[in-house]
Amino acid sequence: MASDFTAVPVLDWPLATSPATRAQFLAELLHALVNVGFLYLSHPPVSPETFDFLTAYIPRLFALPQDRKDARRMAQSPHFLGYSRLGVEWTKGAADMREQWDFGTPYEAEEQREGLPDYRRLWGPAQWPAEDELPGFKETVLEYLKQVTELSELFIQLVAEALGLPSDGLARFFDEKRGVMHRSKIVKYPPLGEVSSTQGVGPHFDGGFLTFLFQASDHRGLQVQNLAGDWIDVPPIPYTFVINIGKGAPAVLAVPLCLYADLRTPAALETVTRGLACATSHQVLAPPAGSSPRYSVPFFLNIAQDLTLGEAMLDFPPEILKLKEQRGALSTTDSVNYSEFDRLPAGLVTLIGRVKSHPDVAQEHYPDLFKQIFPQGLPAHGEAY
Ligand SMILES: O=C(O)CCC(=O)C(=O)O
Ligand SMILES: [Fe+2]
Repeated sequence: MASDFTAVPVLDWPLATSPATRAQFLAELLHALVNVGFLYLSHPPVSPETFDFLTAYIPRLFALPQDRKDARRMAQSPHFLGYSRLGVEWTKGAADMREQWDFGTPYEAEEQREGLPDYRRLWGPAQWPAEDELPGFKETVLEYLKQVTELSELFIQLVAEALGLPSDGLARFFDEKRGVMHRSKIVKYPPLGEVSSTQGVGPHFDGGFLTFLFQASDHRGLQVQNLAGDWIDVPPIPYTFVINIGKGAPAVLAVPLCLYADLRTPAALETVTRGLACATSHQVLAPPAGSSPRYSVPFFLNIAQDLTLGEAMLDFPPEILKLKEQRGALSTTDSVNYSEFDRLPAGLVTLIGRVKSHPDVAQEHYPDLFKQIFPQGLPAHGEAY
């Protein structure tokens, strides 16, 4: 087995854009994809001003009066977009000690048409604070999302090349005609003392294809799990992204597969690379007592909602596949389980993950799916993931 990682590697974006150093960047990227599942990207093509503008808004966003925040609460959005109070999101049966706003790249909701699967309602417009509550905020976030989306388009070409594919080898996952919306959120982790547990967010894999995380304050707390199962710190480095590989959202056996037999099958980066690129379990610890809150802004790059496994699975040159053998099997972790992922449509897998994380939203907008997943009703504790 290749030696296990003890730190997350830092890749410098300018190396990718200069012909003289591109091969070096691709080699470093290949190592990070196969052996770590996480990397920092320094000097990314998102301007420091854009990061600074966004950072300055974040405490103001959470400082809005509670009734103004609740007026945009996620529970009223079939798209699972909007504001969530501390403790309403769950990971592995315990409440996460974070307050958050979920936003997304612009997307118009399609009208519910007879016979369309539920997951087609998953994507739609975000709920923004009113302009007079936080002037300029929406424009700043949309500009940020636009720049990260553009970066992601360039980055997936590099991922393809690093894995020995043509640079457009992953483009099929992002076919606009099949509906693609990326999701992002702004997160606040209050310190211990203000919250009762250290679980900022419990151990999990990300859904989607890739995550681009901006750590918007200088707090430690993010940790990733190496192959031996040790938790490795990922401290903030200013003006960098932490990029990690998505496995796909969690699936549950409670959903009868026959219901979805005529639908297509999903793909996320670990799945479609047959485990060559590894998704890595990670968690966030609450800041220590007496500290200020930690802030972060993950951006989840999603794939089109309906893709067949047949068109999604990728083939690689033998010299690349050899790296997977050298790495060895991925560790089994006690993170949320994704093993059913490749049997269901990507949109449905995402929807199930959302239902489990936000059962209150699901009860309101997806009552049938809610009943299948939570036959006993809203979980008091310990039932959601
Ligand atoms: O806040 C962070 O640093 C990471 C959050 C995260 O892993 C997630 O929301 O999926
Ligand atoms: Fe995550």
